[in-house]
Amino acid sequence: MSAPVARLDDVHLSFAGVKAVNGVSFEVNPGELFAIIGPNGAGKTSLFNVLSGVYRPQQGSVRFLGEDILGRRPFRIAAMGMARTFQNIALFEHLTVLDNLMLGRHQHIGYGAAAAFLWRGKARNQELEHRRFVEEIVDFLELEAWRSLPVGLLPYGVQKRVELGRALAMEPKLLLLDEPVAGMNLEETEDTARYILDIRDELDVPIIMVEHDMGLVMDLADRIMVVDFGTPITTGTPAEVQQHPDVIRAYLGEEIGS
Ligand SMILES: Nc1ncnc2c1ncn2[C@@H]1O[C@H](COP(=O)(O)OP(=O)(O)OP(=O)(O)O)[C@@H](O)[C@H]1O
Repeated sequence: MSAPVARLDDVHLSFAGVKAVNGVSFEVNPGELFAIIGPNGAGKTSLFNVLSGVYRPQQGSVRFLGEDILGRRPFRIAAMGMARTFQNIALFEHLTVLDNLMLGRHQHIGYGAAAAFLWRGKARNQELEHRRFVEEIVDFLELEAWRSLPVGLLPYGVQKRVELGRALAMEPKLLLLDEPVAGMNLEETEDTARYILDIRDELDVPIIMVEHDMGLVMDLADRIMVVDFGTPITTGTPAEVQQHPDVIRAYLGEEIGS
């Protein structure tokens, strides 16, 4: 089997006595859609922050693409190819869809300010190439109708799609999705589910997804890790996880797999 894309080993992270992450280990394999679920405050977002370099755990190891990334700055990890979407939309509202997507390309832009100003040679060719790439994302996420509109004017579900597009514009080698369907209606949720599967299957980008929508997680994920109070309860396929007695206990009252 090929090497994991990302791997956490025995990671511990505390905030002034609160154990946000308590001995978490998992790996994400090429082509895999790995989900992390757990009640509010279970430590899911903290795990994303550990992976992307925002938080430095007190103990444990974090590897991405075979490299030890513990202590590496978030922008360096992003430049290695780890892209992320957030629970709350983080876009430039006054810029158009295309311009927001172009911003996702910035770390692939290899020309200096002077060349860009003079609009010559390398700068011009690269700019055209980036525009072509962004147009492919517009097609892929079916954003044509909105491409030239300021993002702030768009419906919520479309804004979330633009955020997904901006992450894809980075040509990620791993995509972290933090509650990708939070606040969406049924139709938007179904559309997003389709895009997520297409990202895994057509673009071949491995994904780690934190999500509260249990039906979506059970439908989409290849494997799921369940955490509670920072501690991993179990990791397995949706079928395995749903039958785990501790998971049923932790989710008592919620319909797993509904
Ligand atoms: N920067 C911080 N300072 C102090 N405590 C924090 C910080 N970030 C997270 N925590 C605490 O760590 C624990 C885990 O929080 P985290 O946000 O990771 O959970 P979560 O599973 O993502 O929750 P939710 O589902 O509500 O988003 C919580 O008790 C939280 O209060």
